[in-house]
Amino acid sequence: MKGERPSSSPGVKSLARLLPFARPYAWQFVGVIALVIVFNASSVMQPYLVKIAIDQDISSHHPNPRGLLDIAALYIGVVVAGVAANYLQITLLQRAGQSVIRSIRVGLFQHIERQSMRFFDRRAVGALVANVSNDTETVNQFFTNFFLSMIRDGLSIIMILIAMFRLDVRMGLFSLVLVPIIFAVAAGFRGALRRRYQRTRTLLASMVAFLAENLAGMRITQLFRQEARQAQKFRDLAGQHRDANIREYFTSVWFNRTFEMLGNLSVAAVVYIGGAAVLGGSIPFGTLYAFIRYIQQFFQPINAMTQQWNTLQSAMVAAERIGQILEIEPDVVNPERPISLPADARGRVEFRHVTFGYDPRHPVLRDISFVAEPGWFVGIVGPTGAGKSSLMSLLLRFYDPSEGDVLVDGVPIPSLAQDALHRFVGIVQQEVHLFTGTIRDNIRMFRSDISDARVEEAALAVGADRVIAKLPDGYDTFIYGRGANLSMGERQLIAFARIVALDPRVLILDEATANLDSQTEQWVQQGLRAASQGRTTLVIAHRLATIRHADQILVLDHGRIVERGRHDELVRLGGLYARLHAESGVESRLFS
Ligand SMILES: Nc1ncnc2c1ncn2[C@@H]1O[C@H](COP(=O)(O)OP(=O)(O)OP(=O)(O)O)[C@@H](O)[C@H]1O
Repeated sequence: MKGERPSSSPGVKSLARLLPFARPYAWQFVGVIALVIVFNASSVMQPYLVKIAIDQDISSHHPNPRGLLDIAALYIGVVVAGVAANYLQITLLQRAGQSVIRSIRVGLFQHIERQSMRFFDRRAVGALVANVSNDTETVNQFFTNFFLSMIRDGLSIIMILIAMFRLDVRMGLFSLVLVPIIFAVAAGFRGALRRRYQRTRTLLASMVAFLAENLAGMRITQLFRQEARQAQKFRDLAGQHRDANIREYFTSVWFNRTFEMLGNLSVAAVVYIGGAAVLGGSIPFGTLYAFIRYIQQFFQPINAMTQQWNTLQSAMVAAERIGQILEIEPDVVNPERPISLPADARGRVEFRHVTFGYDPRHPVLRDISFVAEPGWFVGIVGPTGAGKSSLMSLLLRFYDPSEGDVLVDGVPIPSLAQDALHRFVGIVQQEVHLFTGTIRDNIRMFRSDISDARVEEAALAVGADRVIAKLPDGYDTFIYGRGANLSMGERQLIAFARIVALDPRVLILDEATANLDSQTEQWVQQGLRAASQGRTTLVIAHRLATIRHADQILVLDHGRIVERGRHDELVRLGGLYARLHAESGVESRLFS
């Protein structure tokens, strides 16, 4: 993975920054630690109990069948306690880990929701989806696997060592020497395994990419008779993947066998050293038995801990990516003390000497000034790239201009709370976005304060009821995949109904450029007129018919308003509008 560097502090810092998300679950993590201690104690006690049985009760000098029974009962109790503690610990940790991840996901999503449009301009949606879904999952591994391993396996090693030292210091020292050796072997193999694994994954990804490209382009391959060449390339890739897979497999076999062998060698050493001690009478036989079990128990936690190295690395990279997003403050922020619009605000829109550029060094709007009086229907036209959509984005405050002011009813829009602004200024875009849910949900935009009756009134007003009536479940028809089951014109009508139900004073309309059949076109035009009734409407028009009767038409070119007036005035003026009007013919598209 790119940029993986576990020792670098940014990764550690990023993980630390996510800790507050875990704070509410701190007690659950404490509970996990307590349960881990019980579980580990159970594992450490088991060999010890057998040692007692061997040395005290089975010993030929004073056999004690009653004592054996007690030990057996205690042994069962210890095992059951261990299993119970383990079960509870897993459940609790999974709950805590998943809750942390949910908090991070929700926090991240809300943070992304607060961002202004500039943020989305710079990022691919796919990357953000990966951040919210996969990166959080990887961080979860840190809160569950890594955390658990450090506590459980770390404690396990310490407890086993303590038990050994208590039994016999010399044998304890011998085991202590083993720890770094086992660690070094495990870590070395883990590193090699990880490299091999990554290589296999990369080659698999290349193979899948090659397949996807070639299957999609099979017609071209066949037309140009490239089958043999492509097959040879695929054979090479598949061969590399095979080799990498075999190497990965062998490394893992080597690792497991080496580890096993190391374990058995240690047992042999304990048998040799301890056996001599038993013969010499310095330790009882039960102690030797316990040592052999402890040595065997020793390897598993060390192996598990080295495995966590990879988890930590991936988690740090993921946390860094999440952190980078959480660090970004939105460009457009809510005012600290927002001004409320008067209750009788009527929807006057004013741009005063507005200049704006996505990159401030390259303005796409220059010195824009105009007024739309309440209830006006204003047409905005201009060649593609003239800045029409940008102008509307400023009115919605998706961006702030670098110079000048945008005002509604005399109030500069940065002084308004964003939600107040968006209740006041609504938009219907070319590309209508419908959410998963029913038609009714989509019209009321999931707002419970909009009644069913209002939803239906709104649909009726814009003529969407005709379309909805034809759908299988009417208003309760479910919308799939952003409205794939509806035509473009139908989606436009739903969007008009949505805006009428929302009832903003100012309406921005980006007229759809798509070709609609003449019947639907007529419905959409009627819907548009109905939606604009009684509110100030600014429409980015692509058809002349739409703005013929506009109160004002603004003609934009290269980010400036080059002409303004009513249709007849502009035609008389004989400028850009008149020229394009003459060229385009009355019913055809305007400029774009
Ligand atoms: N998100 C963005 N980031 C950077 N530049 C942008 C962005 N959106 C638009 N632009 C640029 O700003 C300029 C104006 O674009 P805008 O979309 O406002 O024009 P338009 O008149 O609405 O065009 P169209 O009729 O094609 O929709 C163009 O040069 C465009 O490339």
